Amino acid sequence: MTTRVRPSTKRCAVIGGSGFLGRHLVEKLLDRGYSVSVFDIRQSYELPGVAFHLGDLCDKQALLPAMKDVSLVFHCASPAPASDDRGLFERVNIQGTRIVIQACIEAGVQKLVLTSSASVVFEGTDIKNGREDLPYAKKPIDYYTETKIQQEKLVLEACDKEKGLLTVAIRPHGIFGPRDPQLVPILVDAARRGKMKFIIGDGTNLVDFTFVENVVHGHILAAERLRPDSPICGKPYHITNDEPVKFWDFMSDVLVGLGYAAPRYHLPYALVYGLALLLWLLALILRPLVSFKPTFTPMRVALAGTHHYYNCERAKQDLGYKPVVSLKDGIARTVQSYPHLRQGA
Ligand SMILES: NC(=O)C1=CN([C@@H]2O[C@H](COP(=O)(O)OP(=O)(O)OC[C@H]3O[C@@H](n4cnc5c(N)ncnc54)[C@H](O)[C@@H]3O)[C@@H](O)[C@H]2O)C=CC1
Ligand SMILES: CC(C)=CCC[C@@H](C)[C@H]1CC[C@H]2C3=C(CC[C@]12C)[C@@]1(C)CCC(=O)C[C@@H]1CC3
Repeated sequence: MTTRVRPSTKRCAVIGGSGFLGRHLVEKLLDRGYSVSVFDIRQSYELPGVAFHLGDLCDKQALLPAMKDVSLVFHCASPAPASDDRGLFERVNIQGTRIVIQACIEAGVQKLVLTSSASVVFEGTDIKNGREDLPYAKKPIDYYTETKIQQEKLVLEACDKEKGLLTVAIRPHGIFGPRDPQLVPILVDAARRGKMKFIIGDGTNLVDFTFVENVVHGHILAAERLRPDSPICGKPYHITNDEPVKFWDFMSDVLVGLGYAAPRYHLPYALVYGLALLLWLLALILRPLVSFKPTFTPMRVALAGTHHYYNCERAKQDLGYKPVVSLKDGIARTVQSYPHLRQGA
């Protein structure tokens, strides 16, 4: 008779664990007594108690050793939204996620928690207090969003109590915090090049920005509540700071905190969007001859000039979620963590 050894419930793997969110997740999991394997195409740090497995998640044979004796997998790997490479997004977010699911089933993993995105319902127009039952975007604003939609569908459809794999998707929005490679560095770069003088639109549009530790908290709650009899199986959950803020107030707080001037002059939304569209088309046409990446893309202009904030009541009810760090404290901790990006540094 063969006895199947049940993997320890405190052993988990984080795919994308070298990234911004992934590393914060790994640190919190260690704090909570989990032992952690990281799977990533790169190793960005070392930590006692963390086993790194380097490889591409599209390669099942490379993935399987990272899932050995693991009961819980977090999948938070994705190419960066700015890469704008359709082939790469399709390969990693869609085909790669299929492979992650197959590997989980083969390795006997019981729970898979996906980092999805609240943007899966965003089409570039206002979303106010959006709930999880909003339909997926029919016209996603970019390839990143298009493939995040397919990825989420794949993971949620893979939830199968009979086969023994339970899945759930966390949809964060506007993650920020120490070590974020995108939001603050892009913003500071724009400020240093004199491009942060303008407010797109009237500046009153509300947006969710979510401190990274709240996102981590949502992931861990979901993982720990994911059981065959729980209502969360196969569902998506918005995780935000639950404090929608004016997009341009948030930008100003970060910029002023780092010693830069806040944007002051208003530009009409339609004009900037039209210009961004023209630039994007120009970049596409000229791609064979010259390569240039405009700072303001149609996607960024849409994010900067519309309302997009989400309701996280479902996470509160089903997961017992409540943000653990307020927006004010999150901004202060973020600003402090970037001394090298301060004005004059
Ligand atoms: N940063 C944000 O504001 C938001 C992020 N998300 C999602 O959160 C997740 C984590 O995002 P971040 O930490 O911001 O990104 P990140 O770029 O810092 O981390 C992603 C990690 O995935 C790894 N990776 C990429 N392709 C891989 C592959 N083929 N095989 C193995 N590893 C691979 C990268 O090396 C990187 O370490 C992503 O799924 C993203 O879509 C969702 C909503 C908002
Ligand atoms: C809420 C949310 C999803 C935020 C995360 C995305 C951010 C990384 C970008 C979204 C809008 C971007 C943006 C700029 C910088 C990066 C973002 C904050 C600019 C301020 C860059 C300089 C400009 O010319 C205007 C851009 C507006 C939008």
